[in-house]
Amino acid sequence: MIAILGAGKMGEALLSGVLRAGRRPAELRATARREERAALLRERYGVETISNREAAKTADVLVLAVKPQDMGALLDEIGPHVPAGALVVSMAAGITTGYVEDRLGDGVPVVRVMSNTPVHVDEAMSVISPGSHAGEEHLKLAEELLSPVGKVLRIPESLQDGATALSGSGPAYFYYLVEAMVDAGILLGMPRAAALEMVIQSAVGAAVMLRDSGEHPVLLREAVTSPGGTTIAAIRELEKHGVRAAVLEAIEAARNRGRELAAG
Ligand SMILES: NC(=O)C1=CN([C@@H]2O[C@H](COP(=O)(O)OP(=O)(O)OC[C@H]3O[C@@H](n4cnc5c(N)ncnc54)[C@H](OP(=O)(O)O)[C@@H]3O)[C@@H](O)[C@H]2O)C=CC1
Ligand SMILES: O=C(O)[C@@H]1CCC=N1
Repeated sequence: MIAILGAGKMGEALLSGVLRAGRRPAELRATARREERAALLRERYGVETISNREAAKTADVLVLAVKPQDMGALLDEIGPHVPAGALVVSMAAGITTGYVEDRLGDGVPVVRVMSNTPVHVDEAMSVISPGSHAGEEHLKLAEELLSPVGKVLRIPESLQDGATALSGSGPAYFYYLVEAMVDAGILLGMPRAAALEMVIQSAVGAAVMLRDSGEHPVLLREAVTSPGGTTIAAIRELEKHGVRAAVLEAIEAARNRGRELAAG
């Protein structure tokens, strides 16, 4: 049985993805801090909601999906009850496997995951790293759980904060760019709905080409950039305003914030 502890945005998205992938509601449990939230999960997904302690005692896989700031309290609550045979999967930014292991009994396997919100459409990027008691079988279990909702990549834990900054937060950067481009459309006199449609379809088209063409992004961009044309006029402005450097610094700042979350 799989229990999702703290089924908020990410936990609920994973719960619904796992159900879409064919698991039965009876194979799943969810926990929530508020009864109103628990009732919504029961009604929406037909899953039983239980206490954290009961989940800790009975689940084969415990998915911890609370905010990093709530992880200490959750682990204090469940720590004494998780058997060594269960697998603990932590989805929180910044929280190390060592932090989780220190609050559980000896030998409990922990896998750290950083996923992202496209879990909702089975297009997530999930990166996983084993803790010190997790072996191949535990990584495989985590992959089985996450692969129905997108891609899964194994990385060393030392890169997890970087992955959080790159792919965990990644969708937000694309949405931000879309917002800015729609504003540009408004500046040029487009109706907002038309601007939004143009930008979203350009983003979808570009994303599918990036994924399916096998071409490097530089070549794809060069193919759009005609000599003496319009695109290069825009690229000159982006370079002049240091957009590439801003992206590097932004993602480094996100990585550093992840490290701060780990420190508590
Ligand atoms: N949002 C994102 O894009 C991503 C988030 N993450 C990570 O996923 C985790 C969850 O984030 P997100 O889903 O956005 O956050 P949410 O706040 O939406 O979800 C967390 C849920 O946990 C509940 N909760 C807190 N403490 C407890 C407890 N002790 N027992 C039961 N339930 C509890 C909260 O209850 P209440 O509703 O009362 O607050 C909330 O519903 C975070 O650690 C984050 O770092 C990872 C990748 C992407
Ligand atoms: O902003 C955050 O902290 C979380 C982690 C990755 C995406 N959202």
